[in-house]
Amino acid sequence: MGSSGGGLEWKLADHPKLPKGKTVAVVVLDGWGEASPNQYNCIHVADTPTMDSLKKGAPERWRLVRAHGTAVGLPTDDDMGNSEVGHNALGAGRIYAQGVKLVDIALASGKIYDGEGFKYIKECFETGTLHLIGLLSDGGVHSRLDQLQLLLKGVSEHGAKRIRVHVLTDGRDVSDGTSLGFVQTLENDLAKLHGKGVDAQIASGGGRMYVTMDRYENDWDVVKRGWEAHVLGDAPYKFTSAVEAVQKLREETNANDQYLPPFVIVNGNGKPVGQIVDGDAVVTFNFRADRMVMLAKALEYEDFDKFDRVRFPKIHYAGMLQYDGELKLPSHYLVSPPEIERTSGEYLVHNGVRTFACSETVKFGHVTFFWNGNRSGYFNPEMEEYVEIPSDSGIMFNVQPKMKALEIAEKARDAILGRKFHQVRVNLPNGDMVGHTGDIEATIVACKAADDAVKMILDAIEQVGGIYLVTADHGNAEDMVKRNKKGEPLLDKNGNIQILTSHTLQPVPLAIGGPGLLPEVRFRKDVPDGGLANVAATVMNLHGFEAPSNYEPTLIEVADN
Ligand SMILES: O=C(O)[C@@H](CO)OP(=O)(O)O
Ligand SMILES: [Mn+2]
Ligand SMILES: [Mn+2]
Repeated sequence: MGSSGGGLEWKLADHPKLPKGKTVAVVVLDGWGEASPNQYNCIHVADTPTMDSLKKGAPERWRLVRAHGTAVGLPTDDDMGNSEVGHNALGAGRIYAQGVKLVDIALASGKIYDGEGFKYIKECFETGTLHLIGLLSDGGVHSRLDQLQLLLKGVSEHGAKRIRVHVLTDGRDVSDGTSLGFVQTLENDLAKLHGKGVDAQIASGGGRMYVTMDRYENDWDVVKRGWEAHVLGDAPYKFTSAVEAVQKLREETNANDQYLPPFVIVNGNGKPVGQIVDGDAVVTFNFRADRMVMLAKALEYEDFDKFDRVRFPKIHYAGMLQYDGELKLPSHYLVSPPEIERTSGEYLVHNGVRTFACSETVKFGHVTFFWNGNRSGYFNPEMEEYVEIPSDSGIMFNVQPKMKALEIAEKARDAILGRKFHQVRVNLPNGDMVGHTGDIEATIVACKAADDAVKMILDAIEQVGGIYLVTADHGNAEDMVKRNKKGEPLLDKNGNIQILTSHTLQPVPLAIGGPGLLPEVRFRKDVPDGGLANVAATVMNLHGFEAPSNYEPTLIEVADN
């Protein structure tokens, strides 16, 4: 099984009607959902002629697909979509119970405490401190507060006597300003543990976009700031309580939850209350991989040159999950990740489909690592080329809302016109990354930039007689305001709208076309609930293959007329 399997078991059946050898562009607009047109729908407000024409021009070749909740393996249909589960579904063609759900199950059954990972960290409980590091919110994208609460209860019942929590404030998957409440809740919980004889406190923290949770090596300084605060107990801001830290830093530095500077909690003598030292145990409690991999490397790798760690404590470290299936990182983990295997990318390279994938750094792993089932690297470097355009770093994306959309499109165009690849796959980040800033004006600019990029790619497909498939991984830019149950915008106490920085529950568009697509090809009518997991089989068809029988069904048919 896995990548080692060769020969017949990877051979896909020929599609009875669709030809092979066409160039297929697979375009994923990040954070681009479909919602009713109004002033908070930045996609609607923006000038997006290309995406509009896909919708208007070909009713049998444009549809919506589900991109949230159970359609992508999340616990409930109240869970918004996200890039990890969205790209996993797009690439794997099947719906896997995702990390968040597996952690829910392991905590509910108590099995989490029977596993190898927990036994490993437990070895430190007698003499060391247990450190928990992760995103503090109930967003459910990277972590969930109720899981942290259950874990705290569980570890203390299983013998942890000294616990330190290092919190990354959110404001991205949840509203800005909510971090204070999450920190208060956590402090109350920790105080209750005190009553049970467990010495438990928050020890350090910072905003998720500025401290610790960088991804795809965009900016190691982010992780360095986290290392200094969590491990070394060193940060520019010191407070005696985390509630005070969040309150004061928001007021005094004007930073929002996502970008709070790093802080350390100190005792009355100014000494940090929770440095990480030899003999301690560390758990990173995020279930989602991308924004924990860099910290995991810093915590686990003996040889490490990304920044000066100053000290490299001998600890027992476990991830909530194993974050990278290829690197086997971290080597210890509390819950086994979903076993996403035999993804469409792996099948296609075994069947002679040459693949090019590209995005800019902040989304690069989405069309490679997530697409391939949380596996880094190539399946076959001779058949694949992955190109990363360096993202801007050290700025908020509303400052440069066009991001690298044009550069990504140019790379895709060149790959298409070069005719070396059968599949050219990109992620266009704008709608999502700028949508997360909550800046409506900038998000409108972002949506136009993404639309321009789609146009460039579609023009190239036109030139080579190819096929395109355009879709998105989840919603974001199509709704920038929080709403009540009736769908009306919510106002704050000053009468201003409450900005929605997070993803949404909206479906996403799926469009196919191009001169290489037989005129008889259209969307089937019998898969009305189709979701992102149906896209892989669809793409395999566009390459002239039948999908494996265990894949979610294709969304297209060839009409006989
Ligand atoms: O930025 C991120 O980490 C998430 C939101 O938490 O967004 P996406 O799933 O689109 O990557
Ligand atoms: Mn996304
Ligand atoms: Mn996002």
